[in-house]
Amino acid sequence: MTGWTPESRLARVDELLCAAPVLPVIAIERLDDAVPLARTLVEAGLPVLEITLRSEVAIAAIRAIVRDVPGAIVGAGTVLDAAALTAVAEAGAVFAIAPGSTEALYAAAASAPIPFLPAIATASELMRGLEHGHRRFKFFPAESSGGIGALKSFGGPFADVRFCPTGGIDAAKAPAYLALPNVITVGGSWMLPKAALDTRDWKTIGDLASASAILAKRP
Ligand SMILES: O=C[C@H](O)COP(=O)(O)O
Ligand SMILES: CC(=O)C(=O)O
Repeated sequence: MTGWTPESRLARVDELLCAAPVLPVIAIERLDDAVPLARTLVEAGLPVLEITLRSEVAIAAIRAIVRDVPGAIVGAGTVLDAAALTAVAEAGAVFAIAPGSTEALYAAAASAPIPFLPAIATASELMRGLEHGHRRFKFFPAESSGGIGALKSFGGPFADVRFCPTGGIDAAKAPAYLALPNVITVGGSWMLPKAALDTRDWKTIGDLASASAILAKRP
């Protein structure tokens, strides 16, 4: 599908992000890790994945997960420009996320085949997104941009906007975010410790992911 209306994009983003309370933000360094890592997260109850374009194998990793991991809802992160948006859609990602947004990305998103979730950190950035018809945003970097307090404040003037806060959140902090009425899901990498990734310790990652998957959206 191309040519999003604000309503059709909002409905699709909600459908994708509501599928799990936590969105793992993943940087894959070795292509061979992509499928077992994604399978571990999906089996642990975290089917919605953000594969960031932070390594040379990221696009190939998206392709491999889409092809080989049933049940994975594969999104792409660190989508910084229109070319990257096209590339991740062609690789099979079903949504795209950025750590911010630009006029060029908003223009590309209007006709992209997959929905785009821009990020904001301030009220002015949010208002620019609203002008482009967006009502769902990543809030990044969440903890260092005001965290829970900022999201509560955004809820006043921007009551119909919903967020995926990401950045500096961990298992201890996530429940307070998820308890906010304007939070759909929480993004983060806390279930992917570097030591476990380096040693392909899928058991540790699976246990951390399972603990994240049962965090309730509401208290
Ligand atoms: O850049 C964003 C991160 O990859 C996700 O945030 P985090 O690592 O602080 O959880
Ligand atoms: C952090 C983030 O949202 C990204 O890299 O896309």
